[in-house]
Amino acid sequence: MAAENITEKVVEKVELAAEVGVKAANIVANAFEKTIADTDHSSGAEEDTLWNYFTSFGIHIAMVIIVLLLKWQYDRNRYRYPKGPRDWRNIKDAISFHRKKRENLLVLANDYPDICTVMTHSGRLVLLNDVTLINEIFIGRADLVSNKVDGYLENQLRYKDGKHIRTGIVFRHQDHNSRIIHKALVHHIDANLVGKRLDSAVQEQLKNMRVSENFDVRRTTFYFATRLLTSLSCSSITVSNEDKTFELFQQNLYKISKAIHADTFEKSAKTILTQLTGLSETLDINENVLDYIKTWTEHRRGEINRPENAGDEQTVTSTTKIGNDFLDSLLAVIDESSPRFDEDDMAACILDIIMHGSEMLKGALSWLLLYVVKYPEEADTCRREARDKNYYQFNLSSAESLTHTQAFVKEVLRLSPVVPVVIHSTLQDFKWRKFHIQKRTQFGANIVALHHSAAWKEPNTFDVARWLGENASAIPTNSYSPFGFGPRACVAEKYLFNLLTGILGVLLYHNDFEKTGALPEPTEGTFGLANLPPKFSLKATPLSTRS
Ligand code: HEM
Repeated sequence: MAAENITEKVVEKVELAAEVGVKAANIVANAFEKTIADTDHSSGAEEDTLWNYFTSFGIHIAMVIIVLLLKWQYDRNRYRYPKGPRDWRNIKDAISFHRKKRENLLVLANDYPDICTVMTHSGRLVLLNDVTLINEIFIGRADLVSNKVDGYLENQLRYKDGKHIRTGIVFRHQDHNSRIIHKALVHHIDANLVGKRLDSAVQEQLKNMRVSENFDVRRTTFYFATRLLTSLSCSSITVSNEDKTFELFQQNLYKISKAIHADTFEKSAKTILTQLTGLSETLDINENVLDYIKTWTEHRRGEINRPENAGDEQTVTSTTKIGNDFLDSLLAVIDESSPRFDEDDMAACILDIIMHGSEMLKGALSWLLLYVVKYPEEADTCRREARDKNYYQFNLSSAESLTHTQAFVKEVLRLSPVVPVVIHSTLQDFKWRKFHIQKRTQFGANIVALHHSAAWKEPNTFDVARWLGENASAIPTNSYSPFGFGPRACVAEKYLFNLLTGILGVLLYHNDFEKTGALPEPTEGTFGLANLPPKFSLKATPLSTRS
């Protein structure tokens, strides 16, 4: 505490000195200007004038340099970040951080068990490796550190301030609207989906899932998820490949999805090019997709305003329930929103839900199927469980009874979390512990490190049994967080284990999965925004309905 006070005082003094310096520089510069201006040119020789001119010029330059130096010193002393491999001695580590992220996240947690600062391609990142610090920031200071990072798809270039124009993952958070959207979605899932529409919606899309002789796992699971999320977002949409517009929509989403996860120099170069030119193929696709979603909102407004629904005179009300879907839940909070949601916001939020939900389900299901073929005995135990419990179709609440399958899911998400680092950025300058952090600094919760920390027994071993029976009491629950933290955690968080368990249970009940070629290792794959296995294919052989 004392040290913190001293640091604060030093920083204040330096700030003061810098301010005084700037003022002094201005006064001196003005004085010189005045002196030179006061010189009587008519009375002096010509060389004097030239001399005066150069002196004045030199003094101005010197003043500018002094001011710049003072400003540099001022900024340097103003903010204080945790130590880390960010200076020139560690330049190699800093450069390789992004490209070798999986490895680096573990190394950094080892070298800096609590906290460190790294320079990444997207700016300065304060990496939290310790669960207490993660909670302090992501829960205790969530009011100041909750702005989602949005530099992934070059799309911040086309944001409207305070609005939600973006693709891929979750809303911007600096405004009141994000909070009301979050609440509305959680409420909708609790009140209208769970125990109601959700089971049939998931089951219908499981029936449509095209697992076959040789299927691309990432593509198939992504298409399953987009159909599911679209049907939950706007129930009046024809979610079928017979519908050409929907098919194109899905294909466009897949293109965006691939672009989000590309983690190559080519992608970095493209991002820079977009910043310079404003041109981007992905952004154009994004706009197409948003235009399509806007037609849903228009259609819904039409439905609401049809004569039989014209109980009151307004165009969109806070209470109207037509589709009982995510779209409705967002329309219902329009009146609370500030700034008021417009068509663009609405479309962007819906796209966020569909893209994020699909990406995450694709990631989780791809990892699950990869571990199924890598650990066939474990998978057989899960399959037997599904068959014994007659779990032939999806049901969220009874997925709870598939204890082994649920343990399998939890262990896969421990070793291969789909979100490896949850990153938020600061909304304003703020002081925390002995640090003074600048606005728009990124804070990352190192999930990979938590999931591999010494709190776990043999953290690198795939061990489903650790979640079962008496072993479960030794689980360090604090060191496990596949769905985020605090007020900005996943809106579907409460139900995701059961959702994934149920989906895996049904898939295993009906199919035997085998590899068709070499399989990737869990340590491979993209590790950018999300952690996904590399492209791989599997063979699914349908099993008879009764064992
Ligand atoms: C296995 C599947 C999923 C995983 C691993 C996952 C993970 C996460 C994580 C880690 C966050 C927090 C991100 C952050 O703080 O930066 C998040 C937020 C969110 N998730 Fe998910 N998610 C999954 C599925 C879903 C689904 C199916 C939905 C569909 C409704 C969904 C909707 C959301 C929304 C709307 C947010 C933003 C909440 C907010 O920022 O207020 N997620 N998710």
